[in-house]
Amino acid sequence: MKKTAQLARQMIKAIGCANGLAGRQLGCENAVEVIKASPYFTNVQQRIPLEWGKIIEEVNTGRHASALSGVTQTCRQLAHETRQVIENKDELLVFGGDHSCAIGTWSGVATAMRPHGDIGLIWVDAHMDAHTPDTSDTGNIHGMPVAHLLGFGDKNLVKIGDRMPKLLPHNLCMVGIRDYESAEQELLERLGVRIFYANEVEKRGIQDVMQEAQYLVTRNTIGYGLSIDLDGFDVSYAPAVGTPSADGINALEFIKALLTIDLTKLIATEIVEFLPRFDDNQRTSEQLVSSLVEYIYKTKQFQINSVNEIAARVNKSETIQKVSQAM
Ligand SMILES: NC(=[NH2+])NCCC[C@H](N)C(=O)O
Repeated sequence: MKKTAQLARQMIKAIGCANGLAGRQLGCENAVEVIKASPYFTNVQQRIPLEWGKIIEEVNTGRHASALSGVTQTCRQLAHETRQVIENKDELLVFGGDHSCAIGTWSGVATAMRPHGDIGLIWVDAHMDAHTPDTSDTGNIHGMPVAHLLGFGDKNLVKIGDRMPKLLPHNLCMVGIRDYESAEQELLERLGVRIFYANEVEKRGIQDVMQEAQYLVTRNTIGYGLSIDLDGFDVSYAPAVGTPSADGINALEFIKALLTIDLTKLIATEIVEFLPRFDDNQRTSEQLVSSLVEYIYKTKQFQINSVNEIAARVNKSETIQKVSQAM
């Protein structure tokens, strides 16, 4: 049987990364404390086995290009944590922070999984986040994590965790993309990364797209991760972001789509770019973050229970067969 990452992961460990200096606007550094105190999230916590682990505070060496050294130190700490959670065989859930934290999250996960195989990643976002320091106009490192995970860009960021690229291009899918610059598009297209642009999502529906993405990221891997940038969704579902982009994914359709994909091979989830001070009076974005966690992990648990139950029945009938053959 093909090996999968469906190890008996029981506890969901939530790791926080309170970083925001690599974003266009400050404020994502407050997301973790807001989620932790959120009544919506507290409700969710009563329905799934979730425990908070470490909250990493970012190292401040300045903004834009001067943030590089700080981001490197922050991501190193985060990678250390995520690696440990995976090696302890817990479920991993990371709350950012701006999206530069993805370098830490997935470097740790890839390093922990390396002895078993490569990891896949579904990147849900309005942006490609695939600049290197050389191609970025803004110098904001939240626009660069994908390039670094693929092994391009700043040497120190690229070698967090082990020395290998953390992701291979054919194991990465990007979903909902609609706001990008040509240098990052050229890099990803040249490498053959599968990009489901927003117009393809619009045409086919998010369910169809997520099903294909899940197939692609599990085809050659031990399991996959989900990196969810809130700005991938339409602003009516996620107003609290620093780099909004019109015509995003319908969040309700996305949650419904999640119920139809195989989550048993999901190794870790990351939710980023929540900028609490931009939320509306209904706290729409805070509610979305809570719902995403609830549906992902309830569905995953349900799917694993079903698989286990079927396996137990097969075992039982094989035993019965053996006994009756022996008689
Ligand atoms: N994680 C994000 N919100 N990224 C937005 C990046 C925007 C733009 N492409 C830049 O590099 O500055």
